[in-house]
Amino acid sequence: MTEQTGAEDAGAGAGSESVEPEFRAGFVSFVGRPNVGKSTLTNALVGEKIAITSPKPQTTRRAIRGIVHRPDGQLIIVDTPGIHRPRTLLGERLNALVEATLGDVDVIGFCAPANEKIGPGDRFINERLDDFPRAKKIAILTKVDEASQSEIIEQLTLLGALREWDAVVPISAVTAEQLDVLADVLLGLMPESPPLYDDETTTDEREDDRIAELIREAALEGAREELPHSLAATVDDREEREPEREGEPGLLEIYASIYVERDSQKGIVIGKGGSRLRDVGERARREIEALLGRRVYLSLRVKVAKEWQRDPKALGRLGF
Ligand SMILES: Nc1nc2c(ncn2[C@@H]2O[C@H](COP(=O)(O)OP(=O)(O)OP(=O)(O)O)[C@@H](O)[C@H]2O)c(=O)[nH]1
Repeated sequence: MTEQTGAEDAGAGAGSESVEPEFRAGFVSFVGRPNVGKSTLTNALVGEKIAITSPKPQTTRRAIRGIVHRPDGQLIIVDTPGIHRPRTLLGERLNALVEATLGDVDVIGFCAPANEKIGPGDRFINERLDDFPRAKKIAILTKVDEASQSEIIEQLTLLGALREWDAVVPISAVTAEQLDVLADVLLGLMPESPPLYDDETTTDEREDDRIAELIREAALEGAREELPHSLAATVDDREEREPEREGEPGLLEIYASIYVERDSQKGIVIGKGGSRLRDVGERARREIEALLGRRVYLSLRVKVAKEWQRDPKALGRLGF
């Protein structure tokens, strides 16, 4: 808690001229194999649900920014889809997105879980980090709540041997263990800079994109293995309904589409007699209402966009 004095000075405003609190701000991106906890970590640091999390790998597709505001600085988190070997046009675009993002950040946080052995996948990603010499690099051992003390120590040693990190930090996003330490370390590595965003902003992603992600997340829940890569969602239209009573906000109608690649997948998403789609709509609506802080009517349609992952036009339409 060495930053305490700086924090108080910043809070006090234009008091003393001699002690200029140094404010730091910059961009950080978490990389690592699918499912190592990058999105959960982003959410835990920002304290608001902005990146979608799912037990299925490779569900993060957009560079989403979450912003951590502190009296002594700002951490802008750029959530990337993760580095992997491309198999489709979507894969290639995602990799291009990762490269563009990582070429631009101040710090890269390489995440590896405490409860799984460091393997070829981790080493592949670690080696790719050489391509981004501008960024400082730290190693983050995630999910320490899932490992014993001796496992954690062993993993920290293995992680430490991968390269000369600027720091190595063990954390748990679920129990919040060491998250404050991680934020301190990250901020310490950021350049001195005035705030880059105003206090209220926690993400600059367009609201419709966030809504579409919540719908995709709801549709992914309980979906079979084949589905995650084939699902996309868009918000097509919004309408304000007239309030029922004077002075109350009316319902917000949101019209959205879920895209799948094949007719057979359409049936899976809709379910028997529409039962699954109703559940998906119900879950998504609750999340959207929490995000917007108002009541929402959500209309979902399932559409087939054949092979959209390989079709440049379809990718463009779906925002990739
Ligand atoms: N026990 C435990 N589980 C965690 C922790 N962090 C994440 N998880 C779980 O690990 C799974 C994957 O987490 P995500 O945050 O979606 O992982 P990711 O690295 O963003 O995954 P991709 O989007 O596929 O790249 C989810 O089921 C999380 O609940 C943690 O600190 N402790």
